[in-house]
Amino acid sequence: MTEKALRLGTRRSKLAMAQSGQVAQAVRQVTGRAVELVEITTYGDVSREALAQIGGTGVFVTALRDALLRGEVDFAVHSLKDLPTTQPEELVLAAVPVREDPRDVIVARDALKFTDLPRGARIGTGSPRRMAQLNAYARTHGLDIETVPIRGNVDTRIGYVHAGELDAVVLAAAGLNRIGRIDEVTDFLSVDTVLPAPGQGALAIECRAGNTARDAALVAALGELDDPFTRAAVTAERSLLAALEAGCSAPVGALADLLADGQTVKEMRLRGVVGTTDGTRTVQLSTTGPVPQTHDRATALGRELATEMLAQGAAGLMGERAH
Ligand SMILES: NCc1[nH]cc(CCC(=O)O)c1CC(=O)O
Repeated sequence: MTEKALRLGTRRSKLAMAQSGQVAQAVRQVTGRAVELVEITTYGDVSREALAQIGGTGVFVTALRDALLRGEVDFAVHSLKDLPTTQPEELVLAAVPVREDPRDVIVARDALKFTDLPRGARIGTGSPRRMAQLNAYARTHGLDIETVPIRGNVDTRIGYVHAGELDAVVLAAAGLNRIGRIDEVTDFLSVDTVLPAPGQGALAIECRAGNTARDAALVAALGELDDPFTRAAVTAERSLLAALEAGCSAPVGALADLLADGQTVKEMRLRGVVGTTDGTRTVQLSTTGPVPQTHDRATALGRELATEMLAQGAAGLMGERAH
């Protein structure tokens, strides 16, 4: 008997289709099986206004997860940074593939770099995390910029710059890479200036936990695409976010990376930041330890840093909690 094609549930957006398409190709390679994309349309895809009302990007994740639980699709691909830190027990992150460039970037008019933006420049971002860190940098380095809240997909956001409405917009390098628009970046922001969102640049491949033999076989097969270092890093970053009791729209940046001595990986460093969106107050800390070899160790690393950040007043800088 020939096996049926694996069904990959995906949103219809350009970014979702691009990353699902790339993962589908990798899954065909490791499993030797056919993979078909099944488009899941949500209310949030149809109406932009509806999106804010029905609770932000979490609705997309929920729609894909519902399709998984109903057995309509076999697996789904999410941007890890959009995934809530709570994991439904019927589902499992079967793989976290190698992370792409985690940095934020700007797309500015006239090929401008961030630090060359003129006085009064208007820089668009809907992210409290990006606002907080850009404004903090501007304050301490004598830059005079105004962060302007914007919404919309990548095309819409870059459109504000081409239309002359904004001097620059901030986006994630990984998203632009995946949709083939990385050439439009005018400046890659150092992570010393702007720490990315927890999980930024990484994907999560989610499927049903192995309650049936078929599901268990799929969990194992998708596991081939897992990168243990990326998984340890994003587990620590997301644990930090969870321990701060912050959601994906909170002004929290986090990045775990490996410190190497030549070719030998020595330790993992985890950096975290929380700040008010006006950039007046930030708590930024870092910790370094052995590369966590288990999920529990990676989780502990994030929790420990969060405890230190909370002791320095991080909770007071986060404003309203996102749930
Ligand atoms: N919040 C939207 C979002 N979710 C995932 C990405 C792409 C980057 C990634 O996968 O980490 C983006 C776009 C952006 O922030 O520019």
